Amino acid sequence: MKILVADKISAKGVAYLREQPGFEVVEAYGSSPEQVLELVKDVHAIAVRSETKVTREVLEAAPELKVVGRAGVGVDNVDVEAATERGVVVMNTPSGNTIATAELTFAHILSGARPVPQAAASMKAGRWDRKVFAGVELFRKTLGIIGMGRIGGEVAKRAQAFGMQVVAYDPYLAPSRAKAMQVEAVTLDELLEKSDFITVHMPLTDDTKYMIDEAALAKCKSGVRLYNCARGGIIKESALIEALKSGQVAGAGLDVFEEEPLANDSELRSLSNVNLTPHLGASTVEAQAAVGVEIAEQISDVLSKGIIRNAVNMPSIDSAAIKVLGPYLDLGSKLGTLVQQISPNQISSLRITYWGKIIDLDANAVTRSIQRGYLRRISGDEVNEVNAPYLLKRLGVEVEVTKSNSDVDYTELISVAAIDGEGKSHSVLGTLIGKAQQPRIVGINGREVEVAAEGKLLVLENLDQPGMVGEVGTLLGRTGVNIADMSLSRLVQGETAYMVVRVDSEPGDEARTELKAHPKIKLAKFVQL
Ligand SMILES: NC(=O)C1=CN([C@@H]2O[C@H](COP(=O)(O)OP(=O)(O)OC[C@H]3O[C@@H](n4cnc5c(N)ncnc54)[C@H](O)[C@@H]3O)[C@@H](O)[C@H]2O)C=CC1
Ligand SMILES: O=C(O)CCC(=O)C(=O)O
Repeated sequence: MKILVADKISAKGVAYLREQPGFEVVEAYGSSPEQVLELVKDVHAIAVRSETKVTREVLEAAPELKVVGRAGVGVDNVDVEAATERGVVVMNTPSGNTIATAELTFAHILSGARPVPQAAASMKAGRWDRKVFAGVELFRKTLGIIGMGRIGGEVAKRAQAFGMQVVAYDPYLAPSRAKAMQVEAVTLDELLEKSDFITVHMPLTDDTKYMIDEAALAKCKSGVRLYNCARGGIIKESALIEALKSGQVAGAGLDVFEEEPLANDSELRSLSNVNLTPHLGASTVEAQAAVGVEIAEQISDVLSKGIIRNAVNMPSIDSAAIKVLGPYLDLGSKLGTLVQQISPNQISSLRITYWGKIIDLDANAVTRSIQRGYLRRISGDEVNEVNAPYLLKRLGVEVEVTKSNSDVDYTELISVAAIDGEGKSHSVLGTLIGKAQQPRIVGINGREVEVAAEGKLLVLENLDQPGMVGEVGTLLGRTGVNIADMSLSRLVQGETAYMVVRVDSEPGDEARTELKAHPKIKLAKFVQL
């Protein structure tokens, strides 16, 4: 078995791989994309940090490849979708560099409060400037943490030790975890308005990209200090540069950038009130030893024993079982994604009920698939069937599973209900239809509907009055959205009805605003399966 160590991981990790019988290890750091294409042609595993990009092209050039091991958290340098398509396991080491990154964040927070880097540079330049380098204290200031996962949680503890008030915005943070961490859970706007210092700790996803833009910065206190040791692009660099120049942001600390390496001529390099580090969050002796050894062990376990840990793209079931379970896993994942999109962000439990043949199969794998589907839009590429139960538990979400023998109208039926903090249930029902076992949604919030579980859906709850279908159709048509399929349902004539509309394209801002403002429409949710 040939393993390419494409980025520098710890010597202990490389040594571990070399010691395994039958393993041949090639170390090649700093290779160009063309060299990588050549190097991977006969390898079974690739170990990377963040420098080497494992693109679709690289994966296609590696017919023997079984596993890509990322010594770190973010797998944004790996084309996970392409790897999944090719059956390549992508795994990471989720917690080995948590402390290192939390500590670097704190180094940035302190350097933003007290201009140590600037004062040190001035001393080295032969000066003795005592007046220009005054700072501010952290004591009794408010730190806003956006993203209260592993790293956010460790940053909170350190801030509390400095006597800071900590407020947190994380739409998926359960009130119980906020309480245990002694942080005040607030909305994003409240956090922006209250905080003297703000730090972000979540993956870059469609939801988090440019979360801190011009509008968000305008809501902050004048003189706020901002930090990003998570992923470039969460804070919009062009907006930050303008705010640093105007003084709206007094100081910033960045470890990650929209483009890495940061361009030589980036304006960020010339601003005196921003401290930059070249993606050093995980660069401590301890973190690198931990993630290097962890990834080496994980790669070895996959190649020698078929044991998969911390995979971000593979269910931990064998290929024979996958064949039978495939349609159920697909249905489960879609129901999970759907229920998450029609429920409030904070829920206390997921109630899953199975009826029919699935009871005799491995419902556990389907449960994991539902959990993964639920987390898909929350945890991005890092969630899979293996880590989904753990991630949900960390969010404080209980999962209850019931297998029922009672009679139902379908051969197979799966119900997934998200229960919110007030005990209100938001539920979806799904089944498999025909020989091809196509996934189908047959119920939403207690209403019978009938729509293929795929693509883009508009879920509407409207007053049951004449002309509603026409109004919605006209509105969508006027804004260029074509309807592919539609299902209508109501319980009592004249009260409220459900409309599930499958559309060919995502409704734009105009259509969404009009639907939300429509006096006869109580709920309008666009969901993507
Ligand atoms: N600078 C560096 O060298 C390093 C950077 N990182 C990056 O730091 C980030 C955080 O890592 P961990 O704490 O380990 O991840 P985590 O998965 O433990 O925490 C992420 C948190 O973000 C929250 N979140 C998701 N969407 C959100 C949204 N729209 N708004 C607010 N919160 C949201 C999740 O609920 C979760 O609590 C990752 O992007 C990771 O890649 C991690 C290690 C080193
Ligand atoms: O390997 C590194 O130095 C980067 C670490 C990182 O960004 C991560 O683990 O997400």
